Amino acid sequence: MLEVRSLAIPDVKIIHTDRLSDARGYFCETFRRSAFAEKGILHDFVQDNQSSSDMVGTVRGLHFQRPPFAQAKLIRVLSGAILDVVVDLRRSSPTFGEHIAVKLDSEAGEQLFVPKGFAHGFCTLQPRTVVFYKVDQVYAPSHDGGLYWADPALAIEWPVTTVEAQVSSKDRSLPKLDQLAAVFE
Ligand SMILES: Cc1cn([C@H]2C[C@H](O)[C@@H](COP(=O)(O)OP(=O)(O)O[C@H]3O[C@@H](C)C(=O)[C@@H](O)[C@H]3O)O2)c(=O)[nH]c1=O
Repeated sequence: MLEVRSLAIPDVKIIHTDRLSDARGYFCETFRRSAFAEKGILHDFVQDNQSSSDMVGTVRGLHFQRPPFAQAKLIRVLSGAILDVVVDLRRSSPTFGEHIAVKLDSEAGEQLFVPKGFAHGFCTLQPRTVVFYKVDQVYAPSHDGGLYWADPALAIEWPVTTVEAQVSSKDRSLPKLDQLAAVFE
């Protein structure tokens, strides 16, 4: 059974897929195109990504790709836990600049669906956290974009401070929301 629940920004969805348990453990269909399509998530996922972060408090993000290489993402945690964060960057959206923060972990196995038009990032809550996500457009470094994760204007309650966080040098120098030219309509 596939359960899809809209979050406070309704185009962002949490997905629960049943686990079939037996003496060995469990089996779970994490993605079946037709079942997702029946629930309104019809995307041609063309690339799978996986990252592993060694330390608690590793922040990756907030990232997006510019059109025409914008990506919808289907995210889940294979090991460990994250606070996953998405920021609405659609200029015509009533929730432009607002965000959703949701905990994802390998125990619950829930997935987050993020449509095009959002910046995405996460902070690891456990060591050696492995995140897996499907995207519906290939990586296009020329269209890479980002937003500074700790921009106070975003009012995201991260579990780490800017001093504690493990962040790439690229992510440390991303623009704040008010410095970002319009990306999505
Ligand atoms: C995203 C990506 C990176 N790379 C390369 C570029 C670089 O050498 C290395 C690490 O890239 P990054 O530092 O951008 O990795 P990372 O910071 O993990 O980037 C990811 O962050 C999360 C939050 C997302 O939502 C993703 O879309 C992606 O932007 O991997 C690819 O080859 N393909 C890809 O699809």
